[in-house]
Amino acid sequence: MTDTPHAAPEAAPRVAVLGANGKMGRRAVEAVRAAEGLELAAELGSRDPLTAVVDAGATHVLDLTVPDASPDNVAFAVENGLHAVVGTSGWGPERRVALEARLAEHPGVGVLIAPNFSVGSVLASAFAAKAARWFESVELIELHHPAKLDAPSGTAVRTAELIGDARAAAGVGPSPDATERDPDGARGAVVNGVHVHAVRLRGLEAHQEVLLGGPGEQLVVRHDAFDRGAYMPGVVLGLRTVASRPGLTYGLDGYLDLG
Ligand SMILES: NC(=O)C1=CN([C@@H]2O[C@H](COP(=O)(O)OP(=O)(O)OC[C@H]3O[C@@H](n4cnc5c(N)ncnc54)[C@H](O)[C@@H]3O)[C@@H](O)[C@H]2O)C=CC1
Ligand SMILES: O=C(O)C1=N[C@H](C(=O)O)C[C@H](O)C1
Repeated sequence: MTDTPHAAPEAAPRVAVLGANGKMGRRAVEAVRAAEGLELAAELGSRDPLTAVVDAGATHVLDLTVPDASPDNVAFAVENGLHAVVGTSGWGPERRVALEARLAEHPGVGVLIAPNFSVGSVLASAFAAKAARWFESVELIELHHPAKLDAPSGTAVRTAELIGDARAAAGVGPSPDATERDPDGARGAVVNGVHVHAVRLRGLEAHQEVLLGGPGEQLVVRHDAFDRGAYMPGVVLGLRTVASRPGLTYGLDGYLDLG
């Protein structure tokens, strides 16, 4: 009797966590250790050289650092043929275009930039975008802990991009607004045509409300992350999936079947 041929089992992703001493990084280290089929290869802080990732035999990089450091970290991963899952905020259109150009030279490498790893948050953004064409007005409020470095949040930017694109595709005009004078920017930032307001308050974690207004009614799409555990299933999903999705995926929704 001949042996049945078996495909060689896929090697487990070996994950290097960048920003391992940070609030997200510490939780991610625990999550990677606990996840079946993932191996923790290295934990890097801000003083560790990136070459430690290669020395540790990592196949994947998980970037949970700061917006100023993230592009160089991801570039290093791509140049070394490592897949990258990125939770760090600050990945605007220019950075993404530059990364896509780099990835074109490394066609087997996958990168996921996930402005939010929480499935609830991804669903809330997707639903807000779906609803946005049906309302005259839409504005967004994001509320975070005061240690956050950037405003508006990456999630708010992503949500505004989805909402603005959905409204443009449906031919919906801008939200009505009679404001003539706003010397101090009280109307907030405008991202892709959507007013975005950022609150920083002790006691908060990460929260977002999309306010949708029509004649005589309001719909509020709200998501609350009370604890960083909310992000870990998405982190693990990203790490398990990214190698099978070469190129750049922007948003965890790219890995979810949202219908
Ligand atoms: N995508 C998502 O679901 C989430 C994303 N975030 C984002 O993740 C990032 C990190 O958030 P937190 O952990 O709360 O911040 P944090 O400030 O607690 O941690 C950041 C860590 O990165 C380290 N660091 C800075 N430069 C580094 C480098 N070059 N190499 C290695 N480590 C470096 C810092 O020393 C610090 O320990 C932020 O951009 C935040 O907005 C936060 C929560 C959820
Ligand atoms: O800094 C945070 O805390 C968070 N950052 C991400 C963002 O900028 O959207 C995700 C979440 O909002 C928590």
